[in-house]
Amino acid sequence: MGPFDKENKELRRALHLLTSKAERNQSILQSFFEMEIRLLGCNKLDELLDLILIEFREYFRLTAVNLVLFDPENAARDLLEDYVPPEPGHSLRFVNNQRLLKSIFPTPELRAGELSSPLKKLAFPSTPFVLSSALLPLVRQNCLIGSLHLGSNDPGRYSQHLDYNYISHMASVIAVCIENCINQQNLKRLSIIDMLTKVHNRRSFDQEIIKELSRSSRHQTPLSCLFIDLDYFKLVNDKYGHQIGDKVLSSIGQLLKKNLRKTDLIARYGGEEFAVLLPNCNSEKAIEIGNNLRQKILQMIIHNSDSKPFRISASIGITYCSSEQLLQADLDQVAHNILKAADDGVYLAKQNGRNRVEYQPLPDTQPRLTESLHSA
Ligand SMILES: Nc1nc2c(ncn2[C@@H]2O[C@H](COP(=O)(O)OP(=O)(O)OP(=O)(O)O)[C@@H](O)[C@H]2O)c(=O)[nH]1
Repeated sequence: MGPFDKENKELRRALHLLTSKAERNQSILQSFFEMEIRLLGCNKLDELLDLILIEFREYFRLTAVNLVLFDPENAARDLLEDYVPPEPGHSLRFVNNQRLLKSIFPTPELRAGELSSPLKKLAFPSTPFVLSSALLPLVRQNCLIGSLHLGSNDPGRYSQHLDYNYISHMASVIAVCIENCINQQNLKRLSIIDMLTKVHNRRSFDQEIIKELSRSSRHQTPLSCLFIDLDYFKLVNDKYGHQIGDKVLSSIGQLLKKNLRKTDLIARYGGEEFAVLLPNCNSEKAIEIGNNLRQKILQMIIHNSDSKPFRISASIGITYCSSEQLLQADLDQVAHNILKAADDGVYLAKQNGRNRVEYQPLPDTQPRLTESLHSA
């Protein structure tokens, strides 16, 4: 074997190594690129979080993925009411101030490598098997909006001596995506949700009732409607002040959400009046639900500004629309009749002494129920 043969053999080996490395880099780059497209394709915060907290783990072969979000006004938490993260309270945490973020990032720069024990507790509070990690600051407009922690049980996976341009780039994309999802969803939410009570506003209810009626008509299912009007609410404002009045309204919103199904539509229909649509619910069940809510409201203890407890009651009007009544009916007219009948029910309940439930049939459709349905 001549000297050229030997040199060529070495060159070929070096070339093979370089080609393999280039191919590996290309494949890593491709996987980042594909993930970036998926991140940018997320329209909703819960989808985005599932992608980051669940899919990242498998896709990038990680031991743990933790995310901390700076959420001083509960904007993200409000949007994620029903979201359950993979490890509640650990994989996803919300902070109201910058303390935790500043402890992790004295300067807002990526930190890679082995973690000190205190830093590990901050970044991965529930995963002891992380031996190396990349901690990514999520920055928007010079503000730390969060922190993403990628952890591996391989001590050599992340090192402070390696270059992490791609991961840093992905962190920027994630920060933009999180901010976009929150802003877009919040904008939509602002237009349909009453901010004091966190239930739908009247405009949204008026739109949704038509959709719900058309759904019930298609599926041939009945539908009930409740109007809930707080009793002597003016007195609450006069006696305890407007702020306590607001607190009562907000607590009623929470109470309704807690005690009704996810599929029920709850709205603040007027100042101290709430409307509830109960899809696929007959009149007997609606009356039972109405009485249950009336009792729950009566049992609710509210504290005034001197921490003195007081209670409030509600008058509830109920109406019901059978699937037959929906057949070939003008839905706008049915909606109008439903709202009117439920409102008449409230009027009757007020007339009959308040803290009552009264049923009112839809006009010209059902025999009027004269019996009072109040139960103390
Ligand atoms: N704190 C607070 N009060 C409100 C809000 N919207 C309406 N109100 C008050 O709700 C009260 C409603 O009073 P009324 O319509 O007289 O009814 P009521 O005192 O509940 O009496 P009845 O319905 O007859 O039992 C008024 O004092 C309004 O100012 C609100 O957003 N916050």
